[in-house]
Amino acid sequence: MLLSDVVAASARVSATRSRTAKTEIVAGILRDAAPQEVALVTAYLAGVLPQRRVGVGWRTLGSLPDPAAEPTLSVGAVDDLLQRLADTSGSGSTATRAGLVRELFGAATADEQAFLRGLLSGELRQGAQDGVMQAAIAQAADVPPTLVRRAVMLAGFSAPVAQAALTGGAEALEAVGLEVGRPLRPMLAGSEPTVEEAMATVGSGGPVALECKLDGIRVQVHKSGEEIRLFTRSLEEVTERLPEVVEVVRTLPADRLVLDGEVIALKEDGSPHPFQVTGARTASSKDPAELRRTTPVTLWVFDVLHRDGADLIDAPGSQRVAALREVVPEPNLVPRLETADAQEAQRFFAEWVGRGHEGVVVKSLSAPYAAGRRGAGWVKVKPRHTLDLVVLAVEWGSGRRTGLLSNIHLGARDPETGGFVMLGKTFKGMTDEILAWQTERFQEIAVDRGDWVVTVRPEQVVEIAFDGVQRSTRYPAGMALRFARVLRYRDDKTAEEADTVDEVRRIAGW
Ligand SMILES: Nc1ncnc2c1ncn2[C@@H]1O[C@H](COP(=O)(O)OP(=O)(O)OP(=O)(O)O)[C@@H](O)[C@H]1O
Repeated sequence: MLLSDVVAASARVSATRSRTAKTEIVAGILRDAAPQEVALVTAYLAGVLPQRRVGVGWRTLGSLPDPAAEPTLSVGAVDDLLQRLADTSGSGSTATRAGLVRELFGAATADEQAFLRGLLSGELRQGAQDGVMQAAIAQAADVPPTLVRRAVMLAGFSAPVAQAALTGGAEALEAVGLEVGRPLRPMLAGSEPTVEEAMATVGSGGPVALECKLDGIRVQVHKSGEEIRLFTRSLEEVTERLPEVVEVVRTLPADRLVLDGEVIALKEDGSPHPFQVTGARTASSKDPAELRRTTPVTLWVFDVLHRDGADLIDAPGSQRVAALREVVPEPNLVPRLETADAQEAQRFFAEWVGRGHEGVVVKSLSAPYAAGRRGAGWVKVKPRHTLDLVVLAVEWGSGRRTGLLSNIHLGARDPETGGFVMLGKTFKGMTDEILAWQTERFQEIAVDRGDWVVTVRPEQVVEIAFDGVQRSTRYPAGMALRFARVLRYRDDKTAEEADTVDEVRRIAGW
């Protein structure tokens, strides 16, 4: 199959809003792909680079050779060139690598170049395609969608699942399970405004567990003998960036383990640093050894999914925690309280929030580990309101901020239209570093550069704290956020994962 077929299908998918039409387009191209091409085609359509990283940066992508007039590149040839780039990343000679980039991009048409650029920069990655992709795999292979979904959650990505479904059908999908060394989608938490409501949702009045909610980096730990690998919430491997975590895991008394937890940088008094400090450990390109010296992180584990041959994802929460206590020492366990007493639970919440943490996660004692799902098994409670919103536009600053993009327009997802509804603006909470970063970022995704307001593609997710919701005639949803301020930009979430207007209404209590 030619890359141009994939590029054309991708363009048709973007051009229609209908989910059914999108699904049919993707299913069609999956059926057309040869068996050995299915995984590649799926990955490219999902915007996922199978090699993860090939070490080609912005600078190279900004100065490409002239495009070819006719499409000739096959998906297999693209994969081969990307693999050679990945293999020479870091160690290969600059001339060899430049030659490979020329070979790939020189053989690509203008449309293919744009597509490949998106794939290499990670910009093509869209959670939106997740649901469509799963439906399309089910349709193309004529298997139940629930089987596809389960397999994707356990395999982490849709490409190997498409391959299994189209070549081995339902039987092959059923055989997909948790594999030590391969990340699965992490379980997500719902949210409630108070501990009492969270306890009712999770435990229907019976006992529940409360755990301290740490504002660090989600880390999935895989240990197989001497081999240890660490993955983030978006399944990116960060093993090399967190050597002190690897060392702790190495000492645990089990040969094969999959753990779920959080790493966080703590101050000398044991209270947490703000997220930015911990975040730098995985985001920064600085030397991990140097960062480890200046900003050491602590591993706090809250779940175990596999232990020495036994899969535990379907075991009830209380059983998983019992298994966890046998392998992870107390200092590396997330503080936890099991209770049915609302007052005791409230005290636990106040205690950990008082120590500077983000809140609590209320957890069911009986629920399984729902990979990739936001089940009723985990519900988070925070003392302040926060939302993950999408930046719709941004205004040029004035005064001290002249020349910088400053005031951002905030949108919540509208599940009914698939669009975004504006809820207000903010220029608060931005550090100089954030301002510099966003000035660059929003020019990259600009679609309309007015003199004052720059409209951007609705892609960048930002975590906003605010004091409440007020009625407003200025904004289309009839509501606006009070005292909105930026907590951080979130690159681990796509716009499809942003919070919805319904969530805002729920917080407002309307
Ligand atoms: N004890 C804990 N149990 C589960 N998750 C925890 C715990 N402590 C911290 N977390 C983190 O909290 C996250 C969920 O809360 P929050 O909504 O603030 O984060 P998010 O990434 O915005 O949301 P989500 O991951 O649920 O979409 C988890 O992904 C995990 O990284």
